[in-house]
Amino acid sequence: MNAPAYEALPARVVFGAGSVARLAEETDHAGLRRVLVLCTPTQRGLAGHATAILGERAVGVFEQARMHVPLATISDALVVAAELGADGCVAAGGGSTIGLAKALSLRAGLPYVALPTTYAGSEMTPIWGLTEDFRKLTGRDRSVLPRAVVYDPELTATVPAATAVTSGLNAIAHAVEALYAPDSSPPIAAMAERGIRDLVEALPVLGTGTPDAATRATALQGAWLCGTCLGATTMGLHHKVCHVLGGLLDLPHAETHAAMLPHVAAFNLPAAPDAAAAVRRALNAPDAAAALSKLVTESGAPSSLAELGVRRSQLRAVAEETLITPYANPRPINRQDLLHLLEKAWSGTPA
Ligand SMILES: NC(=O)C1=CN([C@@H]2O[C@H](COP(=O)(O)OP(=O)(O)OC[C@H]3O[C@@H](n4cnc5c(N)ncnc54)[C@H](O)[C@@H]3O)[C@@H](O)[C@H]2O)C=CC1
Ligand SMILES: O=C(O)/C=C\C(=O)CC(=O)O
Repeated sequence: MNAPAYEALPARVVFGAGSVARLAEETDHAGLRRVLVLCTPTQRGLAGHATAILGERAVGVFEQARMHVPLATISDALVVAAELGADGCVAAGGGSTIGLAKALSLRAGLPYVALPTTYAGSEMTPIWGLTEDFRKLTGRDRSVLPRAVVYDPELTATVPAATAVTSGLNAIAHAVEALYAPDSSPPIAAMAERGIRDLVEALPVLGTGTPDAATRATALQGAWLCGTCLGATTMGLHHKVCHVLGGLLDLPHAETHAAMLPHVAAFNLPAAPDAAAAVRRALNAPDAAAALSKLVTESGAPSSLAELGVRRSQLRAVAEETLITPYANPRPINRQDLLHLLEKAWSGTPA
């Protein structure tokens, strides 16, 4: 028997409205004395808020986090961290900012506390990613897990509706792939189903752009659960294709997940009946892939690769790159099937 082991990952999580006030306590608990606050250029306001809470613990702000964590950004941040003598970071933002914190942790051993502001779920995973020469490199290392995660639904009140929705769909994709991963397990299946249900419930309200506090808390709980599922399992075809599209064509990450998910689900779920049943239950629908298609369209997320600027002529290169180092998948896929799947995702044909 070759059953995979389930290994729970260490996580310290503070969850609740107003919990950003705990930030200084959490950095102290993590043993950090000189903290560099990381953010994107659009989240300077939040970085300022975090700096005020941290007081003299904050030694500076690096506000150049960007999607797919380019190598150049990591190098710039490392220089700033060294100049300021930082002994750790606070990642104040979505998956891009948390991704930068992970890279600094990996490269320079800088621990960090995460203050997530989207629903992407990266803070719960030991997965790091960076881009170099149009290739997205990913890996797993427990050292990139945050020392603490502070989930404050008040911080997600300002997320643009499109980012809220697509990051939530990104999280749903984590759970869908965790359900059919070779190392899935009963606790992961339970968390995945619940995480999908939470996000499916929240998504239509997030799409309005003015979600209430209860909906934001439900979505953040879903992100926590779905991120935990991704962190504990092996990624499959869906994540692989999205990483290739992100690296090769510099596509926006969460939007790419939104456009691809129904199509990969339609291909994979027939080969994974237990996973399919869990997704159907979570969506309360008889056809999981069709329900995911409807969810993407109705929540206003991009539903085709063409909409994201991909040219049809680029699909072959995407397929080739995907097949070079494939991720584990419940259903084997050959070049022809993959091109067919990509064609459907490109045109946005309902799954
Ligand atoms: N390693 C992992 O386990 C995972 C990594 N990721 C990575 O995360 C990245 C995508 O992260 P996302 O969270 O989808 O988007 P993001 O972090 O790129 O944010 C998108 C935009 O929204 C802004 N924003 C975020 N939260 C905001 C808020 N509360 N108020 C106002 N503006 C806000 C950001 O500043 C940014 O301009 C990708 O690079 C992806 O690779 C995503 C999921 C899992
Ligand atoms: O595709 C995802 O959502 C999961 C993992 C990554 O994005 C890897 C990364 O951090 O770049």
